[in-house]
Amino acid sequence: MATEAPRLTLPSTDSGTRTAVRSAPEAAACPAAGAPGGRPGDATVGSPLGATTATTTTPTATATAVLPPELGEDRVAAWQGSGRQLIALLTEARELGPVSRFRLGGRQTLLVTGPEQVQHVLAQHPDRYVKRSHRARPLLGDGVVCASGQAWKDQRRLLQPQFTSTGLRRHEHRIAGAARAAAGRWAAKARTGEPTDVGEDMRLFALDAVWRCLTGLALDEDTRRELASVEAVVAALPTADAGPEAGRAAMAADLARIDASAERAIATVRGLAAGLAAGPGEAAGAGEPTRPGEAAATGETAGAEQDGTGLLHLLLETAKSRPEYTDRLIRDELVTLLVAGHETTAQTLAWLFLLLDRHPEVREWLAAADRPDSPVGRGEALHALVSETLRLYPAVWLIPRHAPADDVLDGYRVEAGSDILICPYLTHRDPGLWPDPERFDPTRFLTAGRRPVRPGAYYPFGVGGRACLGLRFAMRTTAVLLDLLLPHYMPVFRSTPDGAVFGADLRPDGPMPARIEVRRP
Ligand code: HEM
Repeated sequence: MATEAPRLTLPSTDSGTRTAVRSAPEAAACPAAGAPGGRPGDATVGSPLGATTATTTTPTATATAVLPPELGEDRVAAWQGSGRQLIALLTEARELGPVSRFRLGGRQTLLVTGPEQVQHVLAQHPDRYVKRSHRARPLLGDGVVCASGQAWKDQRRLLQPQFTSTGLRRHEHRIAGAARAAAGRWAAKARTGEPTDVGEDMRLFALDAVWRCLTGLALDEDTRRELASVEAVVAALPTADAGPEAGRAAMAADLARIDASAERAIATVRGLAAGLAAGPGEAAGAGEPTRPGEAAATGETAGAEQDGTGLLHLLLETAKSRPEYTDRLIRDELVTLLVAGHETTAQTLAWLFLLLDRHPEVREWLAAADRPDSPVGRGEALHALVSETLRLYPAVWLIPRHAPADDVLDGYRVEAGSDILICPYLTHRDPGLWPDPERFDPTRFLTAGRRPVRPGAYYPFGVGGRACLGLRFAMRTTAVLLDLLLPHYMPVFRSTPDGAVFGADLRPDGPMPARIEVRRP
């Protein structure tokens, strides 16, 4: 049953001013230039200056460059009248080439899908293509996703070490704990035959995993209920400004619930830290707000994991020497990581189970990876499975930027004030980059020789300095969960959603009711 998605509206304020274009000789070092795997003539599709992927922007170049091919206003009006989702318009614009343009809400909007052009915008010239005031700011505040300039650099520098392979080792037991809890819930449902919703199950797992790592606390039932509001807020954000009064009030109430959870976690971790500092004997009293021993929302006993030494602890320690880390910024950072981390991971897992349901041959291929004589190990197979799911269904399907000044992109003029939409969903399904792109085939990602090597052809986690901070975390949590679930259980769906909602993220457009079946070897 297809539901009409909230249309992703574009930002409405324009902070851009027309300024002289700076020279950027460093662009000549474009890593995409001469990259293997390029299709002949690809970079020249519709490009007036030929393969100008490594652009050195000079005032002359800007003056002589022409605007990208335009999707006519009649096509945009036809789309607006049709009630179809934004992806329908973008798919039409993509036909014009790797860079195209159209006017939306009176604004010049460029769609960028070509690999070299994506690199140009996201990796090579983040100074020319900036994040504009973020739609999600009411939810995320000044957290690292919305921050800019020096504040962003400082915030990212503080968090980065937590998300490296080494940093993640500190959280491995928490990820494993969340995965065990999820497997336990499926084991119980397989035993009793109780129906479940796979989308909801994946959301609970992803939330639990990220909450444990961020706070060092188990996810209690109150927190789980309050954080369910995140989904409502994320869904409401794209249309929040234009929506009715009642919608805005509901969103304010949801935001208050999320704040309550964050504030409680901050108080708890602070209390635990004070208790720990005072000595192990006093720690239990300081942990009072965590309600030690209370059954967690995940069906486990909470006590064992209530040490409060997650990432939030680091933020609170940092606040002692850096006054900019106020309780508000700590709340923003916590909620930012929670939101950025859990819906994306949950949607990826939901798509993965839908794809497995539709592709028995892939299920067989996965099972074969467990045999001793298999040339592919289970770990490698799972990695390929997740990678291919993210190719077809990148949870962040649209990456917006804004050009405050003129630029030249692939020989085309980018006018100051333009909005830029970068669409991994369309790049990932470009037949020039991906043979038989609509086919679900995890083996594409198996061997180095067959892996897409062309930079900018595959970017479910973004590219450049603002690429996903949680890439390793996401890949690790999904791998740990799938490693526990797939050999033993498989959901048998009662019905599956037909389509996708291209909203603030990319999700199946309906519930995913199923019963859990135990797999026989
Ligand atoms: C499958 C799961 C995920 C996907 C597909 C995904 C995708 C992305 C993408 C495409 C971006 C770049 C957006 C842009 O350039 O504007 C991004 C940024 C970000 N992601 Fe993820 N993400 C995932 C999981 C996570 C997790 C688990 C976390 C943290 C726990 C996380 C934290 C962040 C943060 C903080 C940023 C902003 C980085 C910055 O601006 O410096 N993400 N993500």
